[in-house]
Amino acid sequence: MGKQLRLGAFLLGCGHHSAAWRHPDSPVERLGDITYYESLARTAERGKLDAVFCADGHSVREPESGASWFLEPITALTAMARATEHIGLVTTISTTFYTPFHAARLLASLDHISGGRAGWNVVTSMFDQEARNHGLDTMPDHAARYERAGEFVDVALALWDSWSDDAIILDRRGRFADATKIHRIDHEGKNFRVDGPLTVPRSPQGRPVLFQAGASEQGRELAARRAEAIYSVAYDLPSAQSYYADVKARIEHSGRDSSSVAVMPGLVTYIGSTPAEARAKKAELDRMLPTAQSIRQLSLFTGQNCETWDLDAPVPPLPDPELFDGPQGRYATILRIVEKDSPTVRELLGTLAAGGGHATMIGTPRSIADEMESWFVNGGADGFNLMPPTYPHGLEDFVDLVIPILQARGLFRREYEGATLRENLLGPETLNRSESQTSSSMHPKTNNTAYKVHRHITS
Ligand SMILES: Cc1cc2nc3c(=O)[nH]c(=O)nc-3n(CC(O)[C@H](O)[C@H](O)COP(=O)(O)O)c2cc1C
Repeated sequence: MGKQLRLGAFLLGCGHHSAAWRHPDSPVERLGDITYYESLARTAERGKLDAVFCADGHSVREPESGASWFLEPITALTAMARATEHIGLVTTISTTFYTPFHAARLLASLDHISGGRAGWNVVTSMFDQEARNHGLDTMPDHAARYERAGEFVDVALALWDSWSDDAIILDRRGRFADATKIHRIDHEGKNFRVDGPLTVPRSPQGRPVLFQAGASEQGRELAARRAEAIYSVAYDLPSAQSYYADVKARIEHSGRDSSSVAVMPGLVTYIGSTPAEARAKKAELDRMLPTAQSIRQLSLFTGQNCETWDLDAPVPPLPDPELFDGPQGRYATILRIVEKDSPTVRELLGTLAAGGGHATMIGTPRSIADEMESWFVNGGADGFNLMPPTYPHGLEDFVDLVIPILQARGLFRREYEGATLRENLLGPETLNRSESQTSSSMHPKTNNTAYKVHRHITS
């Protein structure tokens, strides 16, 4: 069996198209109902996906346009753990708003509860509105956020290693645990002071699987040093290839094996029995967008007055990026979408409203499997973070129609290979890390870090 795709489902409200909740069939009334998320996780598990993934944010934005957030993700994933048996459960935790002790404890608990299926999407958060819910006036600047994130992850890793694999004895004559196998970490750094050990004994994976999704220089460096899987953003294959090559080179440069880190770009799919049916699914959602608001946003993103544009005519020619002084990343994405797809204005708004610059594949199950395969074999992706425009239907279509084609081509598993998320995502030969392995393979530069990490034995 050759190399296989890694696939996760990015769970988000009624789907990734921002108008999905307005569709007459949408599950919008169930956003606070845990059985909704449990059934999505079961559908993803029926498709043998590696994981379900929950994003997270700490502020309410534009409540009239849809729910920003609803259930707290670790709480929801804990329920999903009880409703499933094999699938990984990846939560987002912000290194800006949590402390490493809290985060390590929550994740170790999720790993115990799920029998070794927990993952952590390490993010630094973005918005001042979020900062203002946590005692800050504004977000710390980008460099400070990433400096804290790097130290935060190192402390969490040390806390997970503070109990050896064989620390628990459970001898009813009077020895619950072997104190010589439970270590303080005595961390003193710029951002954190943590004695340890963790209050949660070592979990099935030892360390939950680390995911990272930062696109900046510092984000890529953190991913290169620590991530076991990376959520990336690319609209087309050339930009996916350029990100993939860059981040794999950085991983090698930091002394790790880049083939053991899965790069998973986001993927929005519209699936129909004919190309026309697939396009009609997108058009139906695009028509539900509140156009006045989306056009105002597009004017900001392009530096043009878009109010006079005909919604159903092709997007007019746009100026070169050098002549645009707004946010460059978003503008570059718009130029790529226009160049690749020649959309109408309404179609462009719809593409931006679903995933906003993530790969968008519209077609039959076969044509979508072909495109995915082409990204996979041409160095654009090791797998995908699926972002169905609608839940549950978009995920059901993918699982029922696209997965069997990928399986028939030998590109995707028919059964889970291992018991833990790490074994399934990174290969059954991947061991769940124990302390002795971490000192050489995961901490090549431990002694050079800027802060002190001592190990003491509690007695
Ligand atoms: C697929 C994906 C999911 C993300 N999920 C979150 C999230 O849930 N919460 C968050 O604050 N940031 C999220 N981000 C953003 C970041 O991981 C990162 O913090 C942000 O992009 C700023 O870092 P950068 O400047 O390195 O890009 C996500 C990004 C991607 C690509």
